[in-house]
Amino acid sequence: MSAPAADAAPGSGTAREPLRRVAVMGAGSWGTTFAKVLGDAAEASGTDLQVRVWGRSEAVVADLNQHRNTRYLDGIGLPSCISASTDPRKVLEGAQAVILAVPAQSLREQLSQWAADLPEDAVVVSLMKGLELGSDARMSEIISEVAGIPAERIAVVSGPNLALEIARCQPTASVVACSDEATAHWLALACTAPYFRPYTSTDVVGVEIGGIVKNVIALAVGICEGKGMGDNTKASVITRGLAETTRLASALGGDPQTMAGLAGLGDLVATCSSKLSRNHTAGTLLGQGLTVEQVGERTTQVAEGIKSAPAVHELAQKLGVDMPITAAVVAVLKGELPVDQLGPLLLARQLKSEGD
Ligand SMILES: NC(=O)C1=CN([C@@H]2O[C@H](COP(=O)(O)OP(=O)(O)OC[C@H]3O[C@@H](n4cnc5c(N)ncnc54)[C@H](O)[C@@H]3O)[C@@H](O)[C@H]2O)C=CC1
Ligand SMILES: O=C(CO)COP(=O)(O)O
Repeated sequence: MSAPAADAAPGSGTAREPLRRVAVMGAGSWGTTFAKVLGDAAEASGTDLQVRVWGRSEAVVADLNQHRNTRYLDGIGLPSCISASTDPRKVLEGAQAVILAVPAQSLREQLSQWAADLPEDAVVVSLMKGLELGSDARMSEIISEVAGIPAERIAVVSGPNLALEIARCQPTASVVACSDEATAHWLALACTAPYFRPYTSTDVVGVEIGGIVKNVIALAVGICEGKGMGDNTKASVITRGLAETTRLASALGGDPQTMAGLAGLGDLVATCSSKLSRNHTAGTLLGQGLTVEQVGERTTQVAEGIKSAPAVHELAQKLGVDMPITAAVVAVLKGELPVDQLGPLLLARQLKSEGD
Protein backbone atom coordinates (compact mmCIF):
# COMPACT_ATOMS: atom_id res chain seq x y z
CA MET A 1 0.00 0.00 0.00
CA SER A 2 1.21 3.51 -0.66
CA ALA A 3 2.21 5.47 2.42
CA PRO A 4 0.49 8.81 2.96
CA ALA A 5 2.93 11.67 3.59
CA ALA A 6 3.66 12.73 7.18
CA ASP A 7 0.45 14.31 8.32
CA ALA A 8 0.29 18.09 8.13
CA ALA A 9 -2.15 18.75 10.93
CA PRO A 10 -3.98 22.00 11.52
CA GLY A 11 -2.69 24.22 14.30
CA SER A 12 0.67 24.15 15.94
CA GLY A 13 2.47 21.06 17.17
CA THR A 14 4.42 18.00 16.24
CA ALA A 15 4.26 16.50 12.72
CA ARG A 16 4.33 12.69 12.90
CA GLU A 17 4.72 9.86 10.43
CA PRO A 18 1.47 7.96 9.76
CA LEU A 19 0.82 5.21 12.27
CA ARG A 20 2.39 1.90 11.20
CA ARG A 21 2.80 0.09 14.46
CA VAL A 22 0.71 0.40 17.58
CA ALA A 23 0.70 -1.38 20.95
CA VAL A 24 -2.56 -1.92 22.83
CA MET A 25 -1.90 -2.80 26.47
CA GLY A 26 -4.98 -4.57 27.76
CA ALA A 27 -7.06 -7.24 26.04
CA GLY A 28 -10.43 -6.62 27.69
CA SER A 29 -13.50 -5.35 25.91
CA TRP A 30 -12.35 -1.79 25.21
CA GLY A 31 -8.69 -2.54 24.44
CA THR A 32 -9.76 -5.22 21.97
CA THR A 33 -12.45 -3.04 20.43
CA PHE A 34 -10.07 -0.12 20.03
CA ALA A 35 -7.54 -2.46 18.37
CA LYS A 36 -10.31 -3.38 15.92
CA VAL A 37 -11.13 0.31 15.31
CA LEU A 38 -7.46 1.01 14.50
CA GLY A 39 -7.26 -2.02 12.20
CA ASP A 40 -10.48 -1.13 10.38
CA ALA A 41 -9.38 2.51 10.10
CA ALA A 42 -6.09 1.47 8.50
CA GLU A 43 -7.85 -0.83 6.08
CA ALA A 44 -10.31 1.91 5.11
CA SER A 45 -7.48 4.38 4.43
CA GLY A 46 -5.25 1.84 2.69
CA THR A 47 -2.52 2.12 5.32
CA ASP A 48 -0.36 -0.81 6.42
CA LEU A 49 -0.66 -1.14 10.17
CA GLN A 50 0.44 -3.69 12.74
CA VAL A 51 -1.70 -3.72 15.87
CA ARG A 52 -0.09 -5.67 18.71
CA VAL A 53 -2.13 -6.38 21.80
CA TRP A 54 -0.77 -7.29 25.24
CA GLY A 55 -2.95 -9.50 27.40
CA ARG A 56 -2.36 -11.18 30.77
CA SER A 57 -4.19 -14.36 29.91
CA GLU A 58 -2.61 -16.97 27.62
CA ALA A 59 -6.10 -18.11 26.60
CA VAL A 60 -7.23 -14.62 25.56
CA VAL A 61 -3.95 -14.01 23.70
CA ALA A 62 -4.28 -17.34 21.83
CA ASP A 63 -7.83 -16.38 20.91
CA LEU A 64 -6.74 -12.92 19.70
CA ASN A 65 -4.17 -14.58 17.46
CA GLN A 66 -7.16 -16.37 15.87
CA HIS A 67 -8.68 -12.88 15.32
CA ARG A 68 -11.35 -13.12 17.98
CA ASN A 69 -11.78 -12.49 21.71
CA THR A 70 -14.48 -14.87 22.84
CA ARG A 71 -14.20 -13.96 26.54
CA TYR A 72 -14.79 -10.24 26.08
CA LEU A 73 -16.38 -9.84 22.61
CA ASP A 74 -18.12 -13.07 21.75
CA GLY A 75 -19.08 -13.37 18.09
CA ILE A 76 -16.95 -10.43 16.86
CA GLY A 77 -14.37 -11.01 14.12
CA LEU A 78 -11.15 -9.00 14.40
CA PRO A 79 -8.94 -7.59 11.61
CA SER A 80 -6.02 -9.73 10.45
CA CYS A 81 -3.50 -6.96 11.29
CA ILE A 82 -4.05 -7.72 15.01
CA SER A 83 -1.66 -10.05 16.81
CA ALA A 84 -1.23 -10.58 20.53
CA SER A 85 1.30 -11.65 23.14
CA THR A 86 1.65 -11.93 26.91
CA ASP A 87 5.16 -10.46 26.55
CA PRO A 88 4.93 -6.66 26.92
CA ARG A 89 8.37 -6.14 25.35
CA LYS A 90 7.36 -7.80 22.10
CA VAL A 91 4.17 -5.76 21.99
CA LEU A 92 5.84 -2.42 22.76
CA GLU A 93 8.81 -2.82 20.42
CA GLY A 94 8.77 -0.13 17.74
CA ALA A 95 5.30 1.15 18.62
CA GLN A 96 4.62 4.77 17.63
CA ALA A 97 1.56 4.82 19.87
CA VAL A 98 0.95 2.89 23.08
CA ILE A 99 -2.72 2.54 24.00
CA LEU A 100 -3.41 1.81 27.67
CA ALA A 101 -6.61 -0.13 28.46
CA VAL A 102 -6.27 -1.78 31.87
CA PRO A 103 -8.42 -1.04 34.94
CA ALA A 104 -7.55 2.41 36.28
CA GLN A 105 -6.51 1.17 39.72
CA SER A 106 -3.90 -1.13 38.14
CA LEU A 107 -2.32 1.42 35.80
CA ARG A 108 0.43 2.68 38.13
CA GLU A 109 1.73 -0.81 38.84
CA GLN A 110 1.43 -2.00 35.23
CA LEU A 111 3.02 1.09 33.75
CA SER A 112 5.98 0.98 36.11
CA GLN A 113 6.67 -2.53 34.74
CA TRP A 114 6.41 -1.30 31.14
CA ALA A 115 8.05 2.14 31.41
CA ALA A 116 11.58 1.02 30.50
CA ASP A 117 10.29 -0.59 27.29
CA LEU A 118 8.19 2.31 26.05
CA PRO A 119 9.69 3.38 22.70
CA GLU A 120 11.22 6.84 22.69
CA ASP A 121 8.82 9.39 21.20
CA ALA A 122 5.80 7.08 21.36
CA VAL A 123 2.49 8.80 22.04
CA VAL A 124 0.90 7.25 25.14
CA VAL A 125 -2.88 7.10 25.01
CA SER A 126 -5.29 6.45 27.88
CA LEU A 127 -8.60 4.76 27.15
CA MET A 128 -9.34 4.48 30.86
CA LYS A 129 -12.11 6.20 32.80
CA GLY A 130 -11.04 6.17 36.41
CA LEU A 131 -9.37 8.21 39.14
CA GLU A 132 -6.70 6.59 41.30
CA LEU A 133 -7.68 5.89 44.89
CA GLY A 134 -5.23 7.37 47.38
CA SER A 135 -3.57 9.88 45.05
CA ASP A 136 -6.76 11.14 43.30
CA ALA A 137 -4.63 11.18 40.13
CA ARG A 138 -6.05 11.14 36.62
CA MET A 139 -4.61 8.55 34.23
CA SER A 140 -2.73 11.22 32.24
CA GLU A 141 -1.09 12.34 35.48
CA ILE A 142 -0.01 8.78 36.28
CA ILE A 143 1.44 8.41 32.77
CA SER A 144 3.42 11.61 33.29
CA GLU A 145 4.61 10.65 36.79
CA VAL A 146 5.47 7.00 36.20
CA ALA A 147 6.85 7.10 32.68
CA GLY A 148 8.03 10.72 32.50
CA ILE A 149 6.12 11.31 29.27
CA PRO A 150 5.71 15.02 28.40
CA ALA A 151 2.15 16.38 28.06
CA GLU A 152 2.47 16.75 24.28
CA ARG A 153 2.85 12.96 23.99
CA ILE A 154 -0.03 12.04 26.30
CA ALA A 155 -3.49 11.64 24.76
CA VAL A 156 -6.85 10.44 26.02
CA VAL A 157 -9.80 9.00 24.13
CA SER A 158 -13.23 9.31 25.69
CA GLY A 159 -16.87 9.60 24.67
CA PRO A 160 -20.10 7.60 24.47
CA ASN A 161 -18.17 4.47 23.59
CA LEU A 162 -19.82 1.28 24.82
CA ALA A 163 -17.33 -1.26 23.51
CA LEU A 164 -19.74 -3.91 22.28
CA GLU A 165 -21.72 -1.46 20.13
CA ILE A 166 -18.50 -0.24 18.50
CA ALA A 167 -17.26 -3.80 18.03
CA ARG A 168 -20.54 -4.40 16.17
CA CYS A 169 -19.62 -1.45 13.92
CA GLN A 170 -22.51 0.73 15.12
CA PRO A 171 -21.85 4.41 14.28
CA THR A 172 -20.16 6.18 17.20
CA ALA A 173 -18.39 9.46 17.82
CA SER A 174 -15.64 10.09 20.34
CA VAL A 175 -13.06 12.66 21.45
CA VAL A 176 -9.29 12.41 21.09
CA ALA A 177 -7.63 14.92 23.40
CA CYS A 178 -4.00 15.99 23.62
CA SER A 179 -2.46 19.30 24.65
CA ASP A 180 -0.62 19.14 21.32
CA GLU A 181 -3.30 19.76 18.71
CA ALA A 182 -1.34 18.13 15.90
CA THR A 183 -0.86 14.94 17.93
CA ALA A 184 -4.60 14.81 18.68
CA HIS A 185 -5.27 15.17 14.95
CA TRP A 186 -2.70 12.48 14.08
CA LEU A 187 -4.29 10.01 16.48
CA ALA A 188 -7.82 10.93 15.39
CA LEU A 189 -6.84 10.24 11.78
CA ALA A 190 -5.47 6.84 12.79
CA CYS A 191 -8.74 5.82 14.48
CA THR A 192 -11.19 7.17 11.92
CA ALA A 193 -13.03 4.04 10.86
CA PRO A 194 -16.21 3.79 8.75
CA TYR A 195 -18.22 3.46 12.00
CA PHE A 196 -15.99 5.51 14.36
CA ARG A 197 -15.76 9.29 14.13
CA PRO A 198 -13.32 11.02 16.51
CA TYR A 199 -13.34 14.76 17.19
CA THR A 200 -10.21 16.43 18.55
CA SER A 201 -9.73 18.52 21.68
CA THR A 202 -6.85 20.03 23.61
CA ASP A 203 -8.82 19.84 26.88
CA VAL A 204 -7.28 16.70 28.38
CA VAL A 205 -8.52 17.53 31.89
CA GLY A 206 -12.12 18.09 30.81
CA VAL A 207 -12.24 14.98 28.64
CA GLU A 208 -10.81 12.82 31.43
CA ILE A 209 -13.09 14.24 34.13
CA GLY A 210 -16.16 13.68 31.93
CA GLY A 211 -15.26 10.00 31.56
CA ILE A 212 -14.46 9.52 35.25
CA VAL A 213 -17.47 11.21 36.83
CA LYS A 214 -20.09 9.80 34.44
CA ASN A 215 -19.38 6.37 35.94
CA VAL A 216 -20.26 7.70 39.41
CA ILE A 217 -23.43 9.36 38.09
CA ALA A 218 -24.34 6.11 36.28
CA LEU A 219 -24.15 4.34 39.65
CA ALA A 220 -26.59 6.92 41.08
CA VAL A 221 -28.97 6.55 38.12
CA GLY A 222 -28.76 2.77 38.43
CA ILE A 223 -29.53 2.94 42.15
CA CYS A 224 -32.65 5.02 41.40
CA GLU A 225 -33.72 2.58 38.69
CA GLY A 226 -33.11 -0.36 41.00
CA LYS A 227 -35.46 1.34 43.47
CA GLY A 228 -38.10 1.47 40.73
CA MET A 229 -37.87 5.18 39.96
CA GLY A 230 -38.64 6.42 36.45
CA ASP A 231 -37.42 8.72 33.72
CA ASN A 232 -37.99 12.05 35.49
CA THR A 233 -35.68 10.90 38.27
CA LYS A 234 -33.14 9.64 35.76
CA ALA A 235 -33.13 12.90 33.76
CA SER A 236 -32.83 14.93 36.96
CA VAL A 237 -29.84 12.93 38.19
CA ILE A 238 -28.16 13.04 34.77
CA THR A 239 -28.62 16.80 34.47
CA ARG A 240 -27.52 17.65 37.99
CA GLY A 241 -24.72 15.08 37.59
CA LEU A 242 -23.52 17.03 34.58
CA ALA A 243 -23.60 20.23 36.66
CA GLU A 244 -21.35 18.76 39.34
CA THR A 245 -19.03 17.21 36.74
CA THR A 246 -18.69 20.63 35.12
CA ARG A 247 -17.87 22.25 38.46
CA LEU A 248 -15.09 19.73 39.11
CA ALA A 249 -13.66 20.00 35.59
CA SER A 250 -13.65 23.81 35.81
CA ALA A 251 -11.94 23.76 39.23
CA LEU A 252 -9.19 21.63 37.68
CA GLY A 253 -8.72 24.03 34.78
CA GLY A 254 -10.86 22.13 32.26
CA ASP A 255 -13.16 23.85 29.77
CA PRO A 256 -16.83 23.79 30.86
CA GLN A 257 -17.79 23.58 27.17
CA THR A 258 -16.22 20.11 27.01
CA MET A 259 -18.97 18.90 29.35
CA ALA A 260 -21.62 19.83 26.77
CA GLY A 261 -19.90 17.56 24.25
CA LEU A 262 -19.35 13.88 23.60
CA ALA A 263 -16.96 13.30 26.52
CA GLY A 264 -19.37 14.99 28.93
CA LEU A 265 -23.08 14.87 28.17
CA GLY A 266 -22.65 12.28 25.40
CA ASP A 267 -20.97 9.70 27.60
CA LEU A 268 -23.25 10.47 30.55
CA VAL A 269 -26.35 9.79 28.46
CA ALA A 270 -24.96 6.60 26.91
CA THR A 271 -23.73 5.16 30.20
CA CYS A 272 -26.79 6.12 32.25
CA SER A 273 -29.13 4.66 29.60
CA SER A 274 -27.42 1.47 28.56
CA LYS A 275 -27.89 -2.03 29.86
CA LEU A 276 -24.39 -2.69 28.47
CA SER A 277 -22.85 -0.29 31.01
CA ARG A 278 -21.16 -2.08 33.92
CA ASN A 279 -21.53 1.02 36.13
CA HIS A 280 -25.22 1.44 35.35
CA THR A 281 -25.78 -2.28 35.96
CA ALA A 282 -23.81 -2.20 39.23
CA GLY A 283 -25.92 0.74 40.40
CA THR A 284 -29.14 -1.07 39.53
CA LEU A 285 -28.05 -4.10 41.55
CA LEU A 286 -27.19 -1.84 44.52
CA GLY A 287 -30.64 -0.24 44.19
CA GLN A 288 -32.19 -3.70 44.27
CA GLY A 289 -30.54 -4.26 47.63
CA LEU A 290 -27.31 -6.12 46.83
CA THR A 291 -24.20 -5.17 48.79
CA VAL A 292 -21.08 -3.83 47.07
CA GLU A 293 -19.45 -7.24 47.63
CA GLN A 294 -22.40 -9.07 46.07
CA VAL A 295 -22.28 -6.70 43.08
CA GLY A 296 -18.55 -7.42 42.71
CA GLU A 297 -19.24 -11.16 42.68
CA ARG A 298 -21.83 -10.75 39.89
CA THR A 299 -19.64 -8.65 37.58
CA THR A 300 -16.49 -10.05 36.00
CA GLN A 301 -15.55 -6.79 34.28
CA VAL A 302 -14.39 -3.53 35.76
CA ALA A 303 -17.05 -1.02 36.95
CA GLU A 304 -14.65 1.89 37.47
CA GLY A 305 -17.13 4.12 39.33
CA ILE A 306 -17.10 1.91 42.42
CA LYS A 307 -13.39 2.54 43.08
CA SER A 308 -13.26 6.03 41.60
CA ALA A 309 -16.21 7.51 43.51
CA PRO A 310 -14.33 7.95 46.83
CA ALA A 311 -11.38 9.48 44.94
CA VAL A 312 -13.68 11.90 43.08
CA HIS A 313 -15.33 12.83 46.37
CA GLU A 314 -11.96 13.40 48.06
CA LEU A 315 -10.69 15.50 45.13
CA ALA A 316 -13.87 17.61 45.19
CA GLN A 317 -13.49 18.19 48.93
CA LYS A 318 -9.84 19.23 48.49
CA LEU A 319 -10.91 21.73 45.82
CA GLY A 320 -14.02 22.92 47.69
CA VAL A 321 -16.32 21.70 44.88
CA ASP A 322 -19.88 20.76 45.80
CA MET A 323 -20.69 17.27 44.40
CA PRO A 324 -23.81 16.08 46.23
CA ILE A 325 -24.63 13.13 43.96
CA THR A 326 -21.07 11.82 44.20
CA ALA A 327 -21.15 12.28 47.99
CA ALA A 328 -24.41 10.31 48.20
CA VAL A 329 -23.03 7.49 46.01
CA VAL A 330 -19.92 7.29 48.22
CA ALA A 331 -22.11 7.09 51.33
CA VAL A 332 -24.08 4.22 49.75
CA LEU A 333 -20.88 2.40 48.74
CA LYS A 334 -19.51 2.75 52.28
CA GLY A 335 -22.77 1.38 53.71
CA GLU A 336 -23.46 4.69 55.46
CA LEU A 337 -26.60 5.55 53.47
CA PRO A 338 -29.41 3.08 52.69
CA VAL A 339 -30.20 3.12 48.96
CA ASP A 340 -33.76 4.29 49.58
CA GLN A 341 -32.40 7.42 51.28
CA LEU A 342 -30.35 8.56 48.26
CA GLY A 343 -33.26 10.31 46.51
CA PRO A 344 -34.68 12.01 49.63
CA LEU A 345 -31.18 13.16 50.64
CA LEU A 346 -30.65 14.90 47.29
CA LEU A 347 -34.12 16.47 47.37
CA ALA A 348 -33.62 17.79 50.89
CA ARG A 349 -30.78 20.06 49.85
CA GLN A 350 -31.10 23.79 50.35
CA LEU A 351 -32.89 25.61 47.51
CA LYS A 352 -30.63 27.44 45.08
CA SER A 353 -30.47 28.80 41.54
CA GLU A 354 -30.01 26.16 38.83
CA GLY A 355 -26.92 27.96 37.55
CA ASP A 356 -25.06 27.91 40.89
N1 LIG B 1 -15.86 -1.45 27.95
C1 LIG B 1 -16.22 -0.26 27.55
O1 LIG B 1 -17.29 -0.11 26.95
C2 LIG B 1 -15.35 0.92 27.81
C3 LIG B 1 -14.37 0.91 28.77
N2 LIG B 1 -13.63 2.02 29.00
C4 LIG B 1 -12.59 2.04 30.02
O2 LIG B 1 -11.50 1.23 29.58
C5 LIG B 1 -10.83 0.68 30.71
C6 LIG B 1 -10.71 -0.82 30.51
O3 LIG B 1 -12.04 -1.31 30.46
P1 LIG B 1 -12.45 -2.65 29.74
O4 LIG B 1 -11.54 -3.04 28.65
O5 LIG B 1 -13.87 -2.51 29.42
O6 LIG B 1 -12.31 -3.65 30.98
P2 LIG B 1 -12.39 -5.22 30.98
O7 LIG B 1 -12.78 -5.61 32.34
O8 LIG B 1 -13.18 -5.71 29.82
O9 LIG B 1 -10.87 -5.65 30.69
C7 LIG B 1 -9.81 -5.24 31.50
C8 LIG B 1 -8.53 -5.87 31.00
O10 LIG B 1 -7.51 -5.57 31.95
C9 LIG B 1 -7.01 -6.79 32.48
N3 LIG B 1 -6.81 -6.61 33.90
C10 LIG B 1 -7.70 -6.77 34.90
N4 LIG B 1 -7.13 -6.50 36.08
C11 LIG B 1 -5.87 -6.17 35.82
C12 LIG B 1 -4.77 -5.82 36.61
N5 LIG B 1 -4.88 -5.74 37.92
N6 LIG B 1 -3.62 -5.54 35.99
C13 LIG B 1 -3.53 -5.61 34.65
N7 LIG B 1 -4.52 -5.96 33.85
C14 LIG B 1 -5.67 -6.23 34.44
C15 LIG B 1 -8.02 -7.85 32.21
O11 LIG B 1 -7.38 -9.11 32.13
C16 LIG B 1 -8.58 -7.38 30.88
O12 LIG B 1 -7.72 -7.76 29.83
C17 LIG B 1 -11.65 1.08 31.94
O13 LIG B 1 -11.04 2.19 32.54
C18 LIG B 1 -13.01 1.49 31.36
O14 LIG B 1 -13.65 2.48 32.14
C19 LIG B 1 -13.79 3.15 28.28
C20 LIG B 1 -14.73 3.21 27.28
C21 LIG B 1 -15.57 2.09 26.97
O1 LIG C 1 -17.33 4.10 29.26
C1 LIG C 1 -18.22 3.44 28.80
C2 LIG C 1 -19.10 3.94 27.72
O2 LIG C 1 -18.63 5.15 27.20
C3 LIG C 1 -18.49 2.09 29.32
O3 LIG C 1 -19.23 2.19 30.47
P1 LIG C 1 -19.13 1.07 31.59
O4 LIG C 1 -17.69 1.02 32.04
O5 LIG C 1 -20.08 1.49 32.63
O6 LIG C 1 -19.53 -0.23 30.93
